[in-house]
Amino acid sequence: MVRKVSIFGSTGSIGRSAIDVICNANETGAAEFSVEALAAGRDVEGLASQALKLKPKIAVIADESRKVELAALLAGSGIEVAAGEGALNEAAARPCDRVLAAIVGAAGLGSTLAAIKAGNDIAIANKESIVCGGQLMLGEARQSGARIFPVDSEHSAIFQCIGDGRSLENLTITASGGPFRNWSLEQMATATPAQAAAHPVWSMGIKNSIDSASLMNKALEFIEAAVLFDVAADHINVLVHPQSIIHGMAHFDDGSVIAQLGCPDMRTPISYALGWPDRIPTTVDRLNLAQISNLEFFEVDEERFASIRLAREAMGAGPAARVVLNCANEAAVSAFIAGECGFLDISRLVEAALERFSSGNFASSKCETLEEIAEISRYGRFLVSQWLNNAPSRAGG
Ligand SMILES: NC(=O)C1=CN([C@@H]2O[C@H](COP(=O)(O)OP(=O)(O)OC[C@H]3O[C@@H](n4cnc5c(N)ncnc54)[C@H](OP(=O)(O)O)[C@@H]3O)[C@@H](O)[C@H]2O)C=CC1
Ligand SMILES: CC(=O)[C@@H](O)[C@H](O)COP(=O)(O)O
Ligand SMILES: [Mn+2]
Repeated sequence: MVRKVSIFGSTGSIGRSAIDVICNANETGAAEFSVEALAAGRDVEGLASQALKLKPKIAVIADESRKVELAALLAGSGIEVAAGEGALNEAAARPCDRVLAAIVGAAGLGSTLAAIKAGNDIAIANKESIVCGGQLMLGEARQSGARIFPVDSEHSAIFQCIGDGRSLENLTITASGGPFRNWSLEQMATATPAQAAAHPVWSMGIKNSIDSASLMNKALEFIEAAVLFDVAADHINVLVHPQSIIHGMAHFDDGSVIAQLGCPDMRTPISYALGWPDRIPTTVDRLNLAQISNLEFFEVDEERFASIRLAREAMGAGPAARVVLNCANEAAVSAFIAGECGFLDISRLVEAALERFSSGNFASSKCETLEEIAEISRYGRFLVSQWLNNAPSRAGG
C-alpha cells in the first residue's frame, strides 16, 4: 500500500523530520510513501532540493515574489510550481492519505482548513491553528469525514494512551521547563533570544523554542489538549518533567494512569500520525531507563511563568480570547527576536492584549469563520504593536 502524503512547512524542523521518517521507511521497505505536495514559506532553495529528492507532484512557495526562483530551480523536473495563499489552499485540497500541517503560527490555519474541507486526513503539528481555529476545524472535519491526528509530542502521547476515552478523569501534559527553568525573574529580564532559543532537550524551530522558554508553548498545548480531546480545562494538568521522557498521561477513574514514554525525538509522533493505525519503524534512539535512572516531576512556578494562568483565563473567556492570546504571543515573540522588547515583556504583552480585548467589541465573537478569526488575529497583533510603539525601548528590561 502506497501512502500518499503532503507536507506543509516541509523546510522547517517538523517538515525535515517527517521527510527523514518517509525516506527511511521507503529505503528500508518498512512502508511505502509518495509525496503529493511540498509547501514552504520563503526558503526556495530548501524547498527545491527537497522536491528534487522526493519528486512531489507540486511544490508551493507561500511568498509569491519567490515563484520565479523556485521555477528556475525546478526547471525540467516535471514538478508543478505554484505560489501564494490560493495555491497553498489548492494544493492542500488535493486528495492524499495525510496532510502534515507543519507551518508555524496561525498562518497555517487556511491551508489546513482547505485540506479538511476536501476530506483529507490531517497530521497536525501546527498548534497555533488549533488554538485559533480548533472548533472550526473539528466542525469542518465532522462534515467532510476528515480525521485529525495529533503530532505535538504530548498530544500524540495522550492519543496513544486514551483509548476510547471512557472512564477518563484527567489528562497530564509534561513540560521540560525550558532553558529558564531555574532562572530568577531578574535573570530572565535580561535573557537574549539566543539564550531563550537554546532548548535543553528538543531541537525545534525558533518560535516553538522561545515559547518553551516562556512556557507559552505549554499554555498553547493546554488549549490544544482541551480542544482535540474535548476535555474541560480543569481536568488538564501541566507537570514539569525536565527529562522529557514521559510526554503525556491519561488518568482513569479506577486510579490507573497510562503514560507514553520515549526518547525526545519528534520522528516518533510524526511517524505515528502519518502511519496510524500502523506504526512506521524509525531510527529514533531506543529508551534505556536504567541509563537515564532518574525521572523528576515538579509543579509549574506560576510566579515566574504566567503563561499557563493566561491560557486558563483565555479558556474561560471564550474562543476569541484564545485567538488574541495566540496572536499577541506571535507578535511579541517576533518583537523579542527583533530586539524590540525583553523576554519578560512577552507574557506582559499577551496579558495586556487580553485585558484590553476583554472590554472591546470583539470579546464575544464565536470565531465561527476564518474571516472572523483573521480579523481578531489582526486586532491582537495591533494591540501588541500599539504597546510597543508607545513604550520606551524595553529591550533587555
Ligand atoms: N519543532 C518541533 O519539534 C515541534 C513543532 N510543533 C509545531 O509545529 C509547527 C512547525 O514548527 P517548526 O517545524 O519547529 O517550525 P520551523 O520554524 O522550523 O518551520 C516552519 C515552517 O513553516 C513554513 N512557513 C512559515 N511561514 C509560512 C507561511 N506564511 N506560509 C507557508 N509556510 C510557512 C516555513 O517555511 P520557510 O522555511 O520557507 O520559512 C517552515 O517550512 C509549529 O506550529 C510548532 O508549534 C509542535 C511540536 C513540536
Ligand atoms: C517536541 C514538542 O512537542 C514540543 O512542543 C515540546 O513540548 C517543547 O518542549 P517544552 O516541554 O519545553 O515546551
Ligand atoms: Mn509539544
